[in-house]
Amino acid sequence: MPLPGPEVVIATKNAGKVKEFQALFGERGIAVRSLRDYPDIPDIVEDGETFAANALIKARAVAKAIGAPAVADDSGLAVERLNGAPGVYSARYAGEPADDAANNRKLLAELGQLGATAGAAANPGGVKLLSAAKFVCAMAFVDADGTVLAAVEGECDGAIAAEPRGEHGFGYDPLFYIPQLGRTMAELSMEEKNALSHRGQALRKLWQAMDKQG
Ligand SMILES: O=P(O)(O)OP(=O)(O)OP(=O)(O)OC[C@H]1O[C@@H](n2cnc3c(O)ncnc32)[C@H](O)[C@@H]1O
Ligand SMILES: [Mg+2]
Repeated sequence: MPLPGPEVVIATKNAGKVKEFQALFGERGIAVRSLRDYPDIPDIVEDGETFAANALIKARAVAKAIGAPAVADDSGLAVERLNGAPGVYSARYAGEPADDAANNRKLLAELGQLGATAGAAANPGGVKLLSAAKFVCAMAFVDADGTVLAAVEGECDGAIAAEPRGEHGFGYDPLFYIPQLGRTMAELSMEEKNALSHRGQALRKLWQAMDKQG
């Protein structure tokens, strides 16, 4: 089966994801290209009902457009006290066009309405937490003809903090608190984030799947 690289194309426009993929694939000496290098590929409609379905939609659209294998990442935040929302709607939670700051404000507004905090007992740092939550990342690697070469999912458990902290990362990272570390995802270096994030987990599973298939 075609292993990715010396170069791999990731079906994403998200600059934060691209940086993380560059660091992760860089560990294997593989260079990363993204939709930012292919501005002529039209916007892809992510209308799947699951992260996995959307990852496949993006990977197949790009593989077809470039005539080569492609990897895609569909990810988001599932908040316990919001019954798993924003989930597959994470990017457009506060409407379109997608806006990280607006999404974070909406998340705090929705959770603020629920009042009481949860999970404080499991939080040695004493940070006010609003709900348990997890990041989910579905990743698909498809051949030029759309055949699925590997499809995996990674998760990262945490909680939603009442106030944003940290300048690193992107998206919901400033509100995603990791109790064991006493820091938000946005307070981690990229290396620290990749070591435990949903994306890092998914990519390591993808490599395992491909290494096994040889
Ligand atoms: O579809 P592409 O082009 O890959 O880029 P996107 O930003 O639209 O990505 P998704 O459709 O997968 O939507 C993911 C949403 O979840 C957020 N998200 C995903 N991974 C994240 C992470 O590691 N840290 C913080 N937020 C994340 C991200 O900010 C988006 O709002
Ligand atoms: Mg998207």
